[in-house]
Amino acid sequence: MLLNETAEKIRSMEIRGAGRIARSAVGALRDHAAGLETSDTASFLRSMKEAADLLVATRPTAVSLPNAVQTVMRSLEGAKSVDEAKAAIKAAADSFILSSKHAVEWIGEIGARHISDGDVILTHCNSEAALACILTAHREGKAIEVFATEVRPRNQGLLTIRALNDAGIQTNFIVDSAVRSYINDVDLVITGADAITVNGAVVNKIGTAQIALTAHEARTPMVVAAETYKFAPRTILGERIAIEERETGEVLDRRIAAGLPHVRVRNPAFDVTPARYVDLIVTEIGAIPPAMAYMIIRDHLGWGIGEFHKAFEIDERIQE
Ligand SMILES: O=C(COP(=O)(O)O)[C@H](O)[C@H](O)COP(=O)(O)O
Repeated sequence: MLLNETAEKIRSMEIRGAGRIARSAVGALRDHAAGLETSDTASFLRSMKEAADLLVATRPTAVSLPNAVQTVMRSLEGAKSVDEAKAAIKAAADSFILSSKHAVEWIGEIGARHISDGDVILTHCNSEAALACILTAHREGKAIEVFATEVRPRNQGLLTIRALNDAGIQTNFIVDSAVRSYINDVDLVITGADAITVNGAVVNKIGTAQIALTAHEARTPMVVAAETYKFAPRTILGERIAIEERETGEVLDRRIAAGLPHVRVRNPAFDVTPARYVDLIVTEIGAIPPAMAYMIIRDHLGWGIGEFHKAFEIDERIQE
């Protein structure tokens, strides 16, 4: 898909969900690289850097986006010609997309082991990773029932209940504010994540933190299903995850809002659930406690402070 088209689709949420955003972005980078007609390495790198920046700027919260883009851009290190660089980008993008899909499958397998026959599960938003756990448990023959929230204001819950319905899973569709009314009927909460910080806090769709708190009070386990590329390396350096504030018209019709001059509509798209309310994070390399987030970033992603120096090196080559 074309670069600008992909960027617009991510911005407008036609492409949404942290995993899908990441895969679409690297696909767009790969296609952009293939279509560049220059034979000058510096101008190729410049154009790739601009493309990467454009994609990363589309949505600020899902760390899967910069992580995926950076994985692919790292493949440019050492490329001596445009042809070499194009081949490297293609290989890195294809490999990222494939491993991202495999990661969701693995998470499904591992997550399903935490679901018992007869369980009632609550999920929020529309997460491929969380759904993979639920759908895998169902495929394994476990009788499960799901509570799925509506997810104001963009109603991602509709996507979730369609997927659950298509699989033949008994599902209860509830408004976001009904979670506490049903939490005692729920055995397990499973959500996805847009970002996980070094201290194990989980950033996910607005409302997740309230659900986690409710689950904690009810002693209902809160499980987060997330690929390792949702962990945020820069939080090691103290960088905070930006919480996207989307346009207020998503919450209240602009004409109504215009007649309410003393009312300020707020529309944060994500919130932060502290690690102490998360029982387990199911990743493709295993289920871990949130306290292990630092190890995932350091040992598995292998991204530390050196990564930022590498990014500078690319900048320097562009300026040559
Ligand atoms: O919060 C959302 C989507 O928000 P939005 O709809 O605003 O993009 C999802 O729970 C995570 O992105 C994880 O999804 P996945 O597991 O599919 O990566």
